[in-house]
Amino acid sequence: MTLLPVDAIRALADQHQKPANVLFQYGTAGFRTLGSALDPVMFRVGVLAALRSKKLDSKTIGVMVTASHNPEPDNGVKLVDPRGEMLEASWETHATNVANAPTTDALIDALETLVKNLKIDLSKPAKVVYARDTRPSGPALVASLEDGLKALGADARNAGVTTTPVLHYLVRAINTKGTKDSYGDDTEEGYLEKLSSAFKQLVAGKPALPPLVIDCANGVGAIVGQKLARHLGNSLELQLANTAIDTLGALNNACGADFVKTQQKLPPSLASVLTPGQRACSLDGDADRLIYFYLDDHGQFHMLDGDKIAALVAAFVVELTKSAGLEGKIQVGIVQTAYANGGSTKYLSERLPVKCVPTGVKHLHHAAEHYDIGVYFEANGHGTVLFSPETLETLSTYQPSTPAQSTALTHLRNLTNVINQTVGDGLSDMLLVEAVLAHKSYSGVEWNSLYVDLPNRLVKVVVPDRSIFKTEDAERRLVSPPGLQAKLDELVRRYEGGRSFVRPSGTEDVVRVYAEATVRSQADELAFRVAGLVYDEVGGDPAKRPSEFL
Ligand SMILES: CC(=O)N[C@H]1[C@@H](OP(=O)(O)O)O[C@H](CO)[C@@H](O)[C@@H]1O
Ligand SMILES: [Mg+2]
Repeated sequence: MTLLPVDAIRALADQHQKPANVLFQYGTAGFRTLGSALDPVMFRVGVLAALRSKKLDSKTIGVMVTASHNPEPDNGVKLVDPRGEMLEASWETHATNVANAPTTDALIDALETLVKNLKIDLSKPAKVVYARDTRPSGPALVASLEDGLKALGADARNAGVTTTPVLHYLVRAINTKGTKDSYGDDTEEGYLEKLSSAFKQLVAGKPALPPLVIDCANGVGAIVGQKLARHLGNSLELQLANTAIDTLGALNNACGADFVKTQQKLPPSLASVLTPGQRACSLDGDADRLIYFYLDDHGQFHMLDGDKIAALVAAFVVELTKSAGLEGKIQVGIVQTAYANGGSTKYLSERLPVKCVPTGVKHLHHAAEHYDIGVYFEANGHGTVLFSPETLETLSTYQPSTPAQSTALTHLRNLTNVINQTVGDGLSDMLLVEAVLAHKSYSGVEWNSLYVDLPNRLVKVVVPDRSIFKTEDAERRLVSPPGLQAKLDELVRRYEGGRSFVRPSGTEDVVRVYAEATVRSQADELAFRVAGLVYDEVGGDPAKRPSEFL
């Protein structure tokens, strides 16, 4: 029986000791905190990734080092499962336990317990692929990760600096290499080639779209976006903006998808770049989110968020399945969270099955797998489209009976390749949107008019202990603290088109309040009233009460 290489682990773990008094948690986005605090976590994640690979018969596991849209000094790390999906939930707990072992001895104990409980066969080789975004703390953190991989003798591949979706793609491509389910060539080039050639076929014969401005958030999207631009040639002209990856402090600063979505305004850096009517979009710091926008003739800003992307894409997919003669054989469904704009939920549920799930991509992804074609997007622009294995089989074997059916079928097949089905992917989603716009001859204006967004407001509330907030009904109602939901209901009732919910954030030490209403001023007022109610109910310090809370 092969044993854990305890001496190797001990020697290396001693170089990455965990400070007392810090607690790490593997949350919705993996481990995420200040980059300077992550060294011991990275080492332990390296060890865990190797163990997970051994547990899964030497399938390749992915590790991504990024803190996405968060400020530049933050960093984070998450594990990617063999099909390119998020880490299985039960391992989130194992990861948290291992990360918090206080000493090297405790760490070794925790690892031995894990190996024993999960019956991990240590004689199996471990295979891991890893990558990082452009954060300055990345190289040192990757070195700590490599020590963890080395401690277990893992066969490790460094995919360098690339986007989160590329890393997810690589994991799936490596694990399906040479099989009938091959996901593509297992390189970044393979990814770019797969996406761009599907896109070119989708838009062949359509009038060329005007150039698209991409706000790269001064992050890794700038690097991969530039390579994608070369692959696209003149099928789509990309005008990359916010590409200052080497400028300290620039990442996600007053730009990027999260800025645009939360501030509901244009990144100031684009004011001189964008012409009225021109389409533009923002990626986030690791390029897995996408938000579109444009300025109208009056210079007024209009945002097309994840909900608008879902509406555009779902309608197109439904249209193609009908044209292909597959209506009734393939069911298209939508997955949203409570943050989806009420306008979008109304519009979509009048046309398609819509399911609401708790926040976090893994919930959306799993729910979307239950449809033949599942379209899922968080309002913040993170999402994708999933085709079930049966649907992929139908698309590859179906015999169309007319030329029109045949054309629609070819488009559907190309969609399965332009879409990164492992995870939300800003660049892949951008190509998807552009393909639909080309087919429909839509500008941002027509797309935006599919439905009207209800004015809404998101507010953060700092509370002494956010763990007392418990929810039900896909986070739309509070069950704890007791009595608070009834007070909330009472407030909401006074606002026309009012809707509001309160939930603890899974990534920040705050409680989030969302509110919408028919009129902007009412949405704001409702949000700040609910925020004030929450603050006071749980004993927030009156001296520190934010002045905008009502
Ligand atoms: C309102 C909002 O945008 N919440 C985000 C945010 O989660 P919170 O649990 O709300 O902190 O980060 C998650 C990870 O990126 C993302 O999945 C989610 O949509
Ligand atoms: Mg991201």
